[in-house]
Amino acid sequence: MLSSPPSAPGQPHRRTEPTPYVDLTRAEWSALRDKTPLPLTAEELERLRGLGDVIDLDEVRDIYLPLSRLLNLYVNATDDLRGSLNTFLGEQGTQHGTPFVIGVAGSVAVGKSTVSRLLRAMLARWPEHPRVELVTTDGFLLPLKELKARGLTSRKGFPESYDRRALTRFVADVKAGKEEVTAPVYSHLVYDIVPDQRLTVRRPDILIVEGLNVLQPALPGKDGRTRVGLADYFDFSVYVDARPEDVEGWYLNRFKKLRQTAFQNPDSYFHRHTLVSEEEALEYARTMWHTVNKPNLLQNVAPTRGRATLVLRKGPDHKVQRLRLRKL
Ligand SMILES: Nc1ncnc2c1ncn2[C@@H]1O[C@H](COP(=O)(O)OP(=O)(O)OP(=O)(O)O)[C@@H](O)[C@H]1O
Ligand SMILES: CC(C)(CO)[C@@H](O)C(=O)NCCC(=O)O
Repeated sequence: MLSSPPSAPGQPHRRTEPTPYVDLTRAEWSALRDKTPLPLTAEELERLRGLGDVIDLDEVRDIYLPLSRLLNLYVNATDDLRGSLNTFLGEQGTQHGTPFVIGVAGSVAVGKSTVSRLLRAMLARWPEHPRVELVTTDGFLLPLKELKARGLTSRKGFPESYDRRALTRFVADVKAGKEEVTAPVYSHLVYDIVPDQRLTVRRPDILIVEGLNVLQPALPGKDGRTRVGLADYFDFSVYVDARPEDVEGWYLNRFKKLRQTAFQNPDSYFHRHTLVSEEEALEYARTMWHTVNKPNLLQNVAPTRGRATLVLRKGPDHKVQRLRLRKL
């Protein structure tokens, strides 16, 4: 279903009738970097590499540099619009702006965290918005104890495994312009919420909210009425897209790497996978992919792709091949 949507981004046969999107090939998009007034210096590229991610530097220049420019244009245009709104509202006008909120959605292991960390570093280079914060929806997963009590341990990442109300409230509070908003913290090491720890967001210029579920609509309330969802507070959203077969490969590769690094820690929830053969450990990871993460991708995550402002479609090597941007 993901490989051939009715009008996938940048399909070779361009449709003649108009669609609500602009489809661009990698080459068309990367040519836009010449219009980006803030090119990266060699030193900055080195610093981005220092984030610890295995990002190809051509990818940073060709894809993420134009993307940071596009987002910069959106932030500036939103500021202008806010000025007009304040003029319209007169004395009722808001004093200050609220953070510009960007949602980053996509499958487990598609590279959301990597894209988000990179965007955070690149957006912070623009003088208009140096303060960029990043929050993942992992912090809003229900604690393991609660997941167990609700019979949801093998539904981690599915919509019902999150405290969606708290997540929406968090984004609403940021968008309301509250001075200080806090979120719970999740630890991949212990595979659970860390008690008594909170992450604090203090009116950044930009907030990036990253998670599988950020574009999912809110569940109807008990009275059956539609409610406001967190995506209703986004100023821009990115869906990171790839073939499920490729994402499975990335998931397994990451598991292999983690087995040699983070899982070695005896406190790691997954430490037991370092005590068996690699093949046996990978068998477990394959089962997790096929019984949890892939069904979640197909049932809950992929259907939200059409709601994104921008779709980045990756090829098997993680390189973005096509892009689809919503028209205004
Ligand atoms: N641009 C890239 N180039 C090469 N490897 C990448 C790239 N982006 C991500 N990866 C690799 O793919 C794997 C998944 O990436 P990442 O952890 O960012 O995914 P995620 O979508 O945030 O996953 P999760 O939802 O499980 O947190 C990692 O092993 C990461 O190193
Ligand atoms: C925490 C989530 C849900 C999302 O990041 C994911 O990493 C996860 O734990 N999924 C559950 C199945 C698995 O361990 O892959």
